[in-house]
Amino acid sequence: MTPALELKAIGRRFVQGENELVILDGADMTIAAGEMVALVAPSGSGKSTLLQIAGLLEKPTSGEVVVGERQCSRLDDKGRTAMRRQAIGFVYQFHHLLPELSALENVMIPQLILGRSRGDAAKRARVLLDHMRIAGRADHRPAELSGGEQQRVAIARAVANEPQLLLADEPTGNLDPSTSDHVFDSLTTLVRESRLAALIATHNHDLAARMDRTVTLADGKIVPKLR
Ligand SMILES: Nc1ncnc2c1ncn2[C@@H]1O[C@H](COP(=O)(O)OP(=O)(O)OP(=O)(O)O)[C@@H](O)[C@H]1O
Repeated sequence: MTPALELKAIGRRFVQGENELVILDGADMTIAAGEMVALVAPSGSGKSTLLQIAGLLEKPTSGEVVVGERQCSRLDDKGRTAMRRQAIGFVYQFHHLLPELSALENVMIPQLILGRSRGDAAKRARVLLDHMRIAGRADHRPAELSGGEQQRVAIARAVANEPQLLLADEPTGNLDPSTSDHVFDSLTTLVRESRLAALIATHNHDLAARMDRTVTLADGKIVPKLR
């Protein structure tokens, strides 16, 4: 079966004045379809950089990114954007929902961008909000929702276009422990039921333990982390 994501010898360097900062240095990883992988690594080790590269938001200095069957390294900006919209969902620590739209509309937006009809987009948005246990708040705007509810909507939005890969950077890092636990539970159930592959950066070892395996970053490389 084709992996959902392959990172091949990814390098990422930043030039700062006369110094070169090597953040990723030959990072390799394969995530199988339907597999959930936790990324647990110290602050500043390059987790966000890795997720940005895997999500085609940033280009590596060297190496290749393959999403599904698509070799993405040679895609131009238009091709990368199209690939991101179709195949990849993102969840960040902060929800980034559009404030003037309702929860339902926020989950509809990525689908409308891909050309789905309003009716179909609304139908799928309701199903996803129901999965995320927030169907009753569909008509509320983000400011009228709690932090946990906002993240539930953000997760529903991330999977609205049926991506094959979900990338999440501390998706519950901004929530209190109990809310984080519940939101993560819904996220995990949704990912499993959708047979989505996921790479989730977290500092929370309990949450990491619920995933299939954990990796970390050491000297710019991805290595397995024992639990
Ligand atoms: N555009 C950039 N220019 C220069 N340095 C950068 C840039 N982006 C990231 N870095 C540096 O790369 C390193 C890794 O950053 P990154 O945000 O990937 O770490 P992280 O593991 O996600 O950290 P945290 O857990 O604190 O979010 C840091 O030292 C950061 O300062």
